[in-house]
Amino acid sequence: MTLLNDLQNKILIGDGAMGTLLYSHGVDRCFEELNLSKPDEILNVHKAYIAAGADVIQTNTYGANYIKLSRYGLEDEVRAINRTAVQIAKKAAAGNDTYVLGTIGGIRAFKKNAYSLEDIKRNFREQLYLLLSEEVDGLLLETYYDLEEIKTVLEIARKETNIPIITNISLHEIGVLQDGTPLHEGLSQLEALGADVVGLNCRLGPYHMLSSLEEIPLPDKAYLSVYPNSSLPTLEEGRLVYGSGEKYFAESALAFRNQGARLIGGCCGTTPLHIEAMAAALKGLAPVTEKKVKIRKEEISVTAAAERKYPPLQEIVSEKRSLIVELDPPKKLGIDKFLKGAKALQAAGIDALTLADNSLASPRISNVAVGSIVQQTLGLRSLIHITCRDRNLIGLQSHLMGLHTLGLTDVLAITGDPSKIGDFPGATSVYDLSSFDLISLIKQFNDGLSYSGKPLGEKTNFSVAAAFNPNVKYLDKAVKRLEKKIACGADYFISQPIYSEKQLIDVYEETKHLTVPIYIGIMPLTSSRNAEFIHNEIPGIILSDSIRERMAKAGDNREKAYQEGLAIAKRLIDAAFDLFNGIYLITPFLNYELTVELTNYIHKKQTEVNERKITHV
Ligand SMILES: Cc1cc2nc3c(=O)[nH]c(=O)nc-3n(C[C@H](O)[C@H](O)[C@H](O)COP(=O)(O)OP(=O)(O)OC[C@H]3O[C@@H](n4cnc5c(N)ncnc54)[C@H](O)[C@@H]3O)c2cc1C
Ligand code: MET
Ligand SMILES: [Zn+2]
Repeated sequence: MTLLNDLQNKILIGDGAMGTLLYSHGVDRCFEELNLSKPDEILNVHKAYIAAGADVIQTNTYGANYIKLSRYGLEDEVRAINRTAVQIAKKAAAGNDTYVLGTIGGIRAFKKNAYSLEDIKRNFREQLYLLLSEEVDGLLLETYYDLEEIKTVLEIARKETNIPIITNISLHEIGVLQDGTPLHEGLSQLEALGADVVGLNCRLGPYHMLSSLEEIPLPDKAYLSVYPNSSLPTLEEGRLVYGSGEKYFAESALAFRNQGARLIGGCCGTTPLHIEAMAAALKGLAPVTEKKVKIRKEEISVTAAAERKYPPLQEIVSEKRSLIVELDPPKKLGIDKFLKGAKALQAAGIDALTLADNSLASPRISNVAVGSIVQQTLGLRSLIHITCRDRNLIGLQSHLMGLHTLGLTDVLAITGDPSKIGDFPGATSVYDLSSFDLISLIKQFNDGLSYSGKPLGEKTNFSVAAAFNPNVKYLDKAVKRLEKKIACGADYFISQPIYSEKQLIDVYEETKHLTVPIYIGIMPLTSSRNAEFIHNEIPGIILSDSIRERMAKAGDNREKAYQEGLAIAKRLIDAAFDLFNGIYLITPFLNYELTVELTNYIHKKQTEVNERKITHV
């Protein structure tokens, strides 16, 4: 008999978890390495599943590939670990009519960009070759969150072998894959690429998997498989623990059978006891050949975006002079001085106040809190910076929903300074998303969809700025990043401060082909020490000798330094004026008098230009 012949008219029982079972025995290291150092322990797990009633077991090779083993310094052992794994599983299966599947686990979790398809293909081919050369009875590709990844590796495997291939994907939520593809579409695509068995494993327990299977028809050619976790996990004293509930698991197995599943096993948290209970419940039952598919209730339709309170800055700056000013939330509690500054800048006539997100990776009062106060109480538009450093994918999405709810529709999407440079160098820098990903995510919110493609119920109406750092060795490379950011959906750019007239011209020349506008950064210097700090310690920024000399001459005289800083900034504004409509002033250390004065200067200059135009007419 072969596995596929058996599946034609039988339900086959799979095995349960390997990893979490070993973990519950106290193993807290690379599970696959045990094939070499403790083969008997692995043999005993296989034997326990066979004794429990498993018709199909899987090799202990879930993470036995170059990418995953190299995390343990075991990349040179790929060959030995895979070959031994098959030998151990075959030894356990001998004389038992048990099929041995060679397992290859997915690499990408939700971070699509973490591994290129080329890396994944290379990694997969090596493991595939080893498992095939040991003559497994079938392949089990399991725990794939990324549809693109599993389709890619399935195509490789299908070309290489005729043995049965089982493809199990892991769901994002009921009936939906991570990229928003409905489950039935995902499974059909796998079937079309030649998978013999298609189904689900891991991440979710019986409840979610059953609800998902209820929505999918029986595949035309392939069979259905399901390997749920025993439950959702909880954390107990730092360890992930799954619920037991063998009886519940066995009842669920009956329901899976009614939904057409023919290969039923268990994933994380399951034990030989789960498999035993399930095998007993399914004993003597034939697979179903017909089913009624549950039609999913229509998702709540996505309503159009609410009216924006302010026109998007990219529209304003494309047409005329526009001025935005950064005034960072205070590092200490109390916002009196901050609010005074915001009011003064509003009175001076700016288009938006930009608020950094814990700039230089040091905690400040939340920019959402102060930005919301500014926008709601003063009626001044707040532009909220969002870094990828402080929030994971959950936090970022919640943050965006919160901003939308508060009517804060102007955002700047940035990677963020690394926490290493801030007040808490040991703090985690999350970076679940890159700035490119964050821009795309916000634009996806504007389409009414979350990261996974799940409808948000409403469309957001964010206008998305991206950062431009021209203070780099190769400006052309920085411009390439801008092009990529535009492709992701950036509406306009805001630049780091520029300190030389020549640089302004270079930047203009290198960026004039871009399809979105730029706000050019100008930050007044406050003292010679400030100038020396910026010149010597901020990577990429080079102040000219003459600027440093002018600031040095002012010495410790605060008033003189203030005036010099202003004069230098005005020179830069003069240089930027005809090249760029957008000017972004950065207020140093809450010294808003400086940016108020520069705002007045810009308005005066603009009025003169306008008057001159009128005279010419
Ligand atoms: C207008 C503006 C506002 C900012 N506000 C904040 C803030 O509120 N909070 C905060 O923490 N930080 C802030 N920053 C700093 C910013 O997050 C970091 O400087 C970041 O490294 C550069 O901007 P980004 O996030 O868009 O980087 P990205 O373009 O996403 O670049 C990320 C990383 O890629 C690398 N890189 C980028 N360009 C190049 C290049 N040309 N060549 C080689 N490598 C490159 C760098 O390592 C860089 O850090 C701001 C920067 C700007 C310009
Ligand atoms: N089947 C493998 C195991 O049980 C993979 C589980 S999903 C992380 O260890
Ligand atoms: Zn699992």
